[in-house]
Amino acid sequence: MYLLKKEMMNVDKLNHVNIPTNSESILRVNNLNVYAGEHHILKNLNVKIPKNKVTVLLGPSGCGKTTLLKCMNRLTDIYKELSVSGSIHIENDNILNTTKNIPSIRQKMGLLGQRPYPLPVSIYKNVAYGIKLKGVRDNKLIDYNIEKHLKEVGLWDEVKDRLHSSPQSLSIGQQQRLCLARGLAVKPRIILADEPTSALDPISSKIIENLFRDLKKHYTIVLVTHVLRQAVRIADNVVFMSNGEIIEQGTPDKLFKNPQSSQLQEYLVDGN
Ligand SMILES: Nc1ncnc2c1ncn2[C@@H]1O[C@H](COP(=O)(O)OP(=O)(O)OP(=O)(O)O)[C@@H](O)[C@H]1O
Repeated sequence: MYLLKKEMMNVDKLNHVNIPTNSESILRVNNLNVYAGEHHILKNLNVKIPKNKVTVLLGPSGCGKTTLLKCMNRLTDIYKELSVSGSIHIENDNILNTTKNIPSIRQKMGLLGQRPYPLPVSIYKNVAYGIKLKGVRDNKLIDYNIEKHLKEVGLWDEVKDRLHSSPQSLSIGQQQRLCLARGLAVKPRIILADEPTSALDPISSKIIENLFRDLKKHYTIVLVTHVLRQAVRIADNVVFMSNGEIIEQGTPDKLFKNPQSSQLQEYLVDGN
């Protein structure tokens, strides 16, 4: 028995979606290699991210989860010491192809970090920023979309009477949902979330998890987490990495109930 009994019951109870082998993938990573000098950080990764599902990247600290996420929206560009090769296709575009327009690639991916970074302007202007990035100028349309995206993240009722206040007046969990609303306003196809609940209390974390369950109807979610229980609760697809390699990938049922590799077996017992 690799997972705690309670967590195993969750895997059964949640009746995770079984991803058919021909399930449509929105993002395809092929032969991805990342080096920092001599250090081979990502070793020939091949991954398919299924559309409208939550894919969880799991693995011990330093195994390369964040680097993989950074490759997906070309944030690796800002680290001159990193060299990246291979391909990452979103639909038919290879996002590693340097002739592509980087801002438009990034707009397809909403990024949610470990801590919320609201802009130093009002709650209203934070979401308006995302909407204006899409070229919307009409004030009524901006108002409409602000309400829509704040409702999408379950924040509207909590902030509708203080839209022009600073986001600093919000709790960290609320700020994280505000940042998510700002990201959704850019109309991404994929949400890349790097341990988005690590700075949140358990209740705020559950709110984000529940949101992801709803949002996957319209978006594809790639989530890095260290919390095994969180992976059990929300993953439809799990990619387990160790030392820069993908060791196993598949449904939570397959990986958590019947891990094949010694690395995953150990990880499920130790949780790190
Ligand atoms: N810009 C960089 N320059 C040099 N080494 C880097 C760089 N970025 C990442 N690394 C190294 O690559 C490895 C993978 O790092 P990464 O942050 O992707 O791991 P991770 O699995 O996300 O870890 P954690 O779970 O602790 O956040 C680490 O050894 C890290 O030190």
